[in-house]
Formats: sequence, structure tokens, C-alpha cells
Amino acid sequence: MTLLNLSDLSVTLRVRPVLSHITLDVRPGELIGLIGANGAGKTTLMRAALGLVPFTGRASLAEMTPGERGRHAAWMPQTREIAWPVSVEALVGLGRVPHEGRASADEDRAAVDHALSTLGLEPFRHRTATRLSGGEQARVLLARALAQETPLLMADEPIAGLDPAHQIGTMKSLAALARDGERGVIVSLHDLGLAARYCTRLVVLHQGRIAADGPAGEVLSPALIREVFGIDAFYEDTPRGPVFQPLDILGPGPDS
Ligand SMILES: Nc1ncnc2c1ncn2[C@@H]1O[C@H](COP(=O)(O)OP(=O)(O)OP(=O)(O)O)[C@@H](O)[C@H]1O
Repeated sequence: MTLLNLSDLSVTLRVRPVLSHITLDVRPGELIGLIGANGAGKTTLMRAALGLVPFTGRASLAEMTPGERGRHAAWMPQTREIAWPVSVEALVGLGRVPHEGRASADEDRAAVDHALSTLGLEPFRHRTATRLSGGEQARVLLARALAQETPLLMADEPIAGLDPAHQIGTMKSLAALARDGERGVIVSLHDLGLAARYCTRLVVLHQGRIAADGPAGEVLSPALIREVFGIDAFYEDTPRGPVFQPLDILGPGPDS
């Protein structure tokens, strides 16, 4: 079974080619880390997959009706704007909207409770979402996506701005979600160390194309790290799992 199929997907934004001929399948059990330099096209890829930006080629999600898509895929965007001063519980409950008229009140409540507990947010349940810190708000928005209980979860930089414990905790929760075998998760992230440790597969975007796709041990080769990120790094499989640490910039730096 495939949860998401992208075939020969290309995106041009204001005459600028951003993605070229992307082909990608996401299957249950996978936690895919979408990595690449700033501007590589990670957000654009996920937004195109959801049908939120024009593209050529095929994106299976974009072919669904909005209702079907809402029950199939949850989306946590990079912009963490919470517009209204509602409670955390109410905000997470919005994840249940696609199930309106299909799920019972008990099922909705259980999904919200489960999402709050998965991300350690019970103490925040009755707090006003707009009065939380940036990292707390990010966890609440991810909880809203979890409460949607969709086969596919897509999250744009869900761990950016979280403290180390919550970064690890969130990656573990996403890994557990995928590990149950029925769901697939795709996240963009810049922390290659956490990507190496928790993702079952890394997809590297570079110059609008997929430069590598596979397990971290294969993908994060010194040559690829040099070419795509312009750095060198330490990478080793240790008894406590893979350890990846960026060491230095090679050459004049990314923006020169
Ligand atoms: N609406 C737009 N019009 C023109 N160009 C755009 C538009 N949106 C994004 N871009 C360009 O598309 C490219 C890809 O942007 P995107 O946000 O997908 O990158 P990203 O890999 O998610 O980056 P980051 O790691 O910085 O979040 C960038 O060069 C960006 O400037």
C-alpha cells in the first residue's frame, strides 16, 4: 500500500523552477526525513503533494476531495500562527473537523486526549494557546495534526525551536506512530543527527531534485554532505545508535 505517490512532479514558482521531476512513494511504517539546505524545496514539495501549490505531474493526495484528503493526511505547516486565543484542548480538537458526522463524541475526545498525552501536553490542556511559548505552540499544532488520526502525517520542521528533550521526545513519538505499521510520516528537518537516529529513510533535496533516498547510513555519505550542505561531519554507528555531528563549513560558505 502507498500512502502518498508523487510521480514526475515539477513546480515552478514565479518563473523559478523549484522542483524538477520528483518521484516518491510513502508507505506505512516509514518515518521519512526530508532534508536539504535552506530553499531546497522541502516546504514546496509537501505543499505541492497536498495540492496547495500548482504543479505538473502527479500527486495522489491532490486528486482527493478536500474531505477525503482531510481524513487521509494531516499537515503541520512551518508557520506557527495561532489566530485565536482558544484553549489548547479546543485547538487540538480542530484536528477532528474532517471526521465531523463520522466519529462519535467519545472517539473525538479519545483522539484529543491521546494527542495531548503523546506530546506531554496534558498540563497545558486548559491554557490559552496564544499565551504559550513558541516551542509549546509548536507541540500544540503537532498535537492538532496527531488528533486528526490520519494514515499519513506531514509536518514541516516540527522540531524547530523545541528544547533537546522535546526534540527527542517528538521524534520518538513520530517514530512510534510509524512503527505501528499502519501509518507513514514525512517530516522536514535540519537536525541531521536526529534525522539519522529516528528516520527510517532520508530523502535529500538538492537543486530541485532528489539527490539521495535511503537509510541514513547510506545517504549521509561524506561526499553527499559535502555537495549538498557544503560541510564536513562526523558520522558513526555506535552501540547507542548513529551519531552525526556537523563539524565545519567547507569553502567560502553557503551564501557566498
Ligand atoms: N511564492 C513563491 N514565489 C517564488 N519563489 C518561491 C515562492 N515560495 C518559495 N519560493 C522559492 O522556492 C524555493 C524553495 O522554497 P522552500 O520554502 O520550499 O524551501 P525549503 O527547503 O522548505 O527551505 P527552508 O529550509 O529554508 O525552510 C526557495 O528558493 C524559495 O525562495
